[in-house]
Amino acid sequence: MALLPRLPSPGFALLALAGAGAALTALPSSWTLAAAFLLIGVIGLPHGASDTALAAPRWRAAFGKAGLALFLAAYLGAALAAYLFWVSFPLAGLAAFLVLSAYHFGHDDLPPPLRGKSALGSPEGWLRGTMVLGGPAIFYRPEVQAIFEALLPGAEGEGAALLASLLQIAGLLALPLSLAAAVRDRGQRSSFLRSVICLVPFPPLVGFSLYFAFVHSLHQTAERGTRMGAGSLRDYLGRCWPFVAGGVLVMAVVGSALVAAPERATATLFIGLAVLTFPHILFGGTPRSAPVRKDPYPPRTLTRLSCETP
Ligand SMILES: CC1=C(/C=C/C(C)=C/C=C/C(C)=C/C=O)C(C)(C)CCC1
Repeated sequence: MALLPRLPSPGFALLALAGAGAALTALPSSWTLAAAFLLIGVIGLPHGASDTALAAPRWRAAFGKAGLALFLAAYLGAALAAYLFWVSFPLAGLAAFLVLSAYHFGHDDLPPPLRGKSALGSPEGWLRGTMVLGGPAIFYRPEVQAIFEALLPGAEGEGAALLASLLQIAGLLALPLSLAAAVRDRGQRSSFLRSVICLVPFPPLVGFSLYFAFVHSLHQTAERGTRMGAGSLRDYLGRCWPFVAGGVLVMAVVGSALVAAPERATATLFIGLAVLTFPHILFGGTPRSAPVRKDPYPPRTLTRLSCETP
């Protein structure tokens, strides 16, 4: 049974994303920010909540009874380290976050055979991730720079223009190259088209939150559910409920920080995301060695999964 409902057709998904992008862009900016927060939090949260359920068996196998406690300590320690690094070295922290995120999105969005076997991933994965992060800067370079300036206090803000330009160049190079890869390889096509329709035409916050919710997170929730052997979304959420609950708590904290200091909203949203996602990228990533199907992304489905239940 599919974990998430199937869509009528791939074309429907593209139209729905384009419609949602246009609607969110037309909203007043505080509403766009609230929508981005909800999309990232509500639809994005469940995919990260399974990090522990997926990793704990490996940690238990390696460290016995202490495995779960060690995993949680490492996970929270990584979140704290990400926060401390970001506040001490904001520019280096942001640059590192962008590189790690390119790795994470690019590899997790591709069919498993294209993810590479080594920890460094594959050229296809890096190309796709570079397209995901560089895409918004192609037409919205000033907006991307403004977001970076909001993330970088004081003198570090001067690095925002350089980072935005580098992302724009990276996007301009990666878009045609990933298009060529998607034309060559049918398995990459639908996630490529969905990513482009979100990330290239719409302003960065709208595009990124749509991509993050409806391309990256939904697909990862479905893939992870299958790896865990969950039969339905309810079953999946039930197996990771303490972490869903923890995530809701973090959302409540970030949400109240957004309301209390709306002028710092973008910084709060992205710094919160960076702190949460560093351990997710480090410890929650999809194991490269998991068994896979031959044709993991049949074109008519959003949720047919890319791996067999182990
Ligand atoms: C700040 C910023 C961007 C980057 C966001 C990133 C890098 C988010 C990463 C989230 C992760 C890794 C979540 C994992 O589950 C964009 C999109 C370039 C647009 C401009 C502003």
